[in-house]
Amino acid sequence: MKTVDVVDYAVRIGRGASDGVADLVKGAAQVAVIFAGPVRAHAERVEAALSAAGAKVLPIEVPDAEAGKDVAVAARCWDALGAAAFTRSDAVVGVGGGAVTDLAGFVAACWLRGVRVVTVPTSLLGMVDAAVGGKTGINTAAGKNLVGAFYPPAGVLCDLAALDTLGPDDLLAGMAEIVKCGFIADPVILDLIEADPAAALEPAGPVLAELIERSVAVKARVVSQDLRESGLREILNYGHTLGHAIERREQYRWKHGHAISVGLVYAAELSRLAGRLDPSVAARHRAILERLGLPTAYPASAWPELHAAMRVDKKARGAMLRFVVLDGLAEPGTLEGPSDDLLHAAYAAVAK
Ligand SMILES: NC(=O)c1ccc[n+]([C@@H]2O[C@H](COP(=O)([O-])OP(=O)(O)OC[C@H]3O[C@@H](n4cnc5c(N)ncnc54)[C@H](O)[C@@H]3O)[C@@H](O)[C@H]2O)c1
Ligand SMILES: O=C(O)C(=O)C[C@@H](O)[C@H](O)[C@H](O)COP(=O)(O)O
Ligand SMILES: [Zn+2]
Repeated sequence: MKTVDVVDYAVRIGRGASDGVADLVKGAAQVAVIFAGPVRAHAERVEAALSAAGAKVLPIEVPDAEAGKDVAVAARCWDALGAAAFTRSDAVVGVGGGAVTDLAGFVAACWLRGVRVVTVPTSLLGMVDAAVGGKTGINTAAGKNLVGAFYPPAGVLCDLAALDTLGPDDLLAGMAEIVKCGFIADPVILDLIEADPAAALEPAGPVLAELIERSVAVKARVVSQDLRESGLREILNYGHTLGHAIERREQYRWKHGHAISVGLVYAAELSRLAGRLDPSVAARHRAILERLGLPTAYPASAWPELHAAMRVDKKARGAMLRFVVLDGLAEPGTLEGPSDDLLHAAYAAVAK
């Protein structure tokens, strides 16, 4: 079992990590377990560990994937906590992909203005990104993650055994955030994937385990210094300005990681056209994502809609769009107020 520390909580990574859940909710008489249908078996394993430790378990099943990141679903969770007379000594555990852990964190952040939450990510993306770092939230009609709270978990349990049941498309989605970590902070990640993409995608293999540990370490380093995204944390948003716009245009039917894959190619091209990034590093983005089998293109005709959707990005300041760009490998920076012409020109790199 590996442990990565994030300020005052730990991310435990290894097969069987979720069996340690009871230690993280000590003192809670009741524990709500928020999960979605496809991970019922994983949630039941967590529930069994909690029951064995003497906690009363309140299972709350929510709609799967992005359908769960909805204010009506959050309200149903709060009603369930209310009906169970949940107090400040009780705790919430989110078991599932990033959508469920984002929702569970938000529910916990708001109930009684904050009760303990433990995240048990079961998707690759959840392990390397969503469940770590304390960004919680839901979507609204205007866009992705527009309502939420910075609310760190009491602990994160990345049980690598969960990856055995994850579908190949969701494995790939998680790989997009791993590639992001490679470009912004840890190029060894890129070397490992390029050396053997198939090994990187082997759910129980040693390469994926190392990629997970490295990506969690990147995220931990960043959020430990800047939980509330007053500066440094923005680098974790590399590829997300266009990526979130694609998700919204697709009405959240595209996987987050797939949209981010296109967004990474776009952000790299923007960096290159702004004269900030060497063309070979920009080209490396498309090459590695395509070797993994991730999408790198999107319809040319979508540009006006995507351009408009990017205006609600949280990094924007007034009318000025701001992008995370690269000045080199592991050298992230920001690009403030690029012209519409530059933004459109960069889109040519992904337009099909
Ligand atoms: N809070 C953050 O910092 C942060 C970071 C990155 C992404 N996110 C958010 O995370 C979400 C994406 O997360 P995701 O890629 O995990 O998608 P997801 O939560 O939609 O999960 C994808 C699918 O995989 C299923 N699944 C999860 N684990 C499984 C397992 N072990 N076996 C079988 N099926 C399993 C889910 O039920 C779902 O159907 C997005 O909403 C994104 O905005 C948040
Ligand atoms: O943790 C962060 O900070 C990130 O930006 C990580 C992203 O991968 C993640 O998708 C996050 O939810 C996006 O945040 P948002 O603030 O742009 O909604
Ligand atoms: Zn993301």
